[in-house]
Amino acid sequence: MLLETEGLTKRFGGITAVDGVDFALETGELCSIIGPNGAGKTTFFNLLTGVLEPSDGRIRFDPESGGDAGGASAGADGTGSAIDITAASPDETALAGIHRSYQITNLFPTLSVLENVRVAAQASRGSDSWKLWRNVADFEDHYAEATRILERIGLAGEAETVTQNLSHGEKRSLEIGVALAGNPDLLLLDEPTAGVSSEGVDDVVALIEDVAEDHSVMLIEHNMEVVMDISDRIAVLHRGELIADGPPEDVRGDEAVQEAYLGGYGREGSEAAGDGSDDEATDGDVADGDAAADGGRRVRAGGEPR
Ligand SMILES: Nc1ncnc2c1ncn2[C@@H]1O[C@H](COP(=O)(O)OP(=O)(O)OP(=O)(O)O)[C@@H](O)[C@H]1O
Repeated sequence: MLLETEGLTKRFGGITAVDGVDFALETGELCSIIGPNGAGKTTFFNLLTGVLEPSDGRIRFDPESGGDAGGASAGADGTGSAIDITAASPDETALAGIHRSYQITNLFPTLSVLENVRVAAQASRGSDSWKLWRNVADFEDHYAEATRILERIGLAGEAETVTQNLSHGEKRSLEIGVALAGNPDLLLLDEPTAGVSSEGVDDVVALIEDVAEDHSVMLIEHNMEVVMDISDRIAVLHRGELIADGPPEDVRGDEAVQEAYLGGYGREGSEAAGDGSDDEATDGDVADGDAAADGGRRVRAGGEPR
């Protein structure tokens, strides 16, 4: 097992944002985390990456569990090479091999596209991290890696572009590139298609599928077409609790999930969400709360357009 949480809980005062979550991820899996606004998805990511410390429970990570998805391995079950990252800092979880792209853009806007990835590659290398005074020639390998990553994410032609001039979709791809620069074992992607145009979504989805070929991926995503299409597994959070966890077809048919979140999405004869309410979503986003179509702009389920 690559990652395992046991009774993972985070309380903020009277709110239990993540409530006793037992979750496991096999090496090589692409698992989407879905659920309504406020369900605890981002808090879950914050716990896994050391941004927040759990109120209760444990997190174990075993980058050595290796092998292919589903392969037998001792590891995060407390044996073998698993490490306890329950109280690890963001730096420590990154060094352990968990990297993340953020829901809110996390790039240096005035640096070039190449520099954004190069800095990330440099920052992730323990000993020479942030030794900016060293001769640039020392960092040729970082440039080489950054260039390889730009090719992979389809931005090689924009290497010298100032990042703030990229399209929104290109920025989301670059964020994935920045996360890749740390050579992660596990990549956490927080709403990578949020705010991206319909045409741009296809590029971001293709990139996620490509990256999932050689990385384990956890994805927070409100676009149900994307989620159902690319996930090996889907875990559903509702009020902090894990209410379902399984293959897309099982989760789509789960009554509790339909009620808590999907609102009719994927039911026979129903492609759109809304389930009789006034809410309407576009392009496979499920409606929840006050989500609404907005002149063709992609909207998040249960949230404001981004
Ligand atoms: N730092 C914090 N302090 C207090 N409450 C918080 C904090 N972070 C999150 N919460 C609360 O925890 C709950 C879960 O929030 P979280 O952002 O994890 O949900 P989410 O599923 O990611 O929602 P969304 O889909 O809107 O991003 C919410 O009630 C939220 O208000």
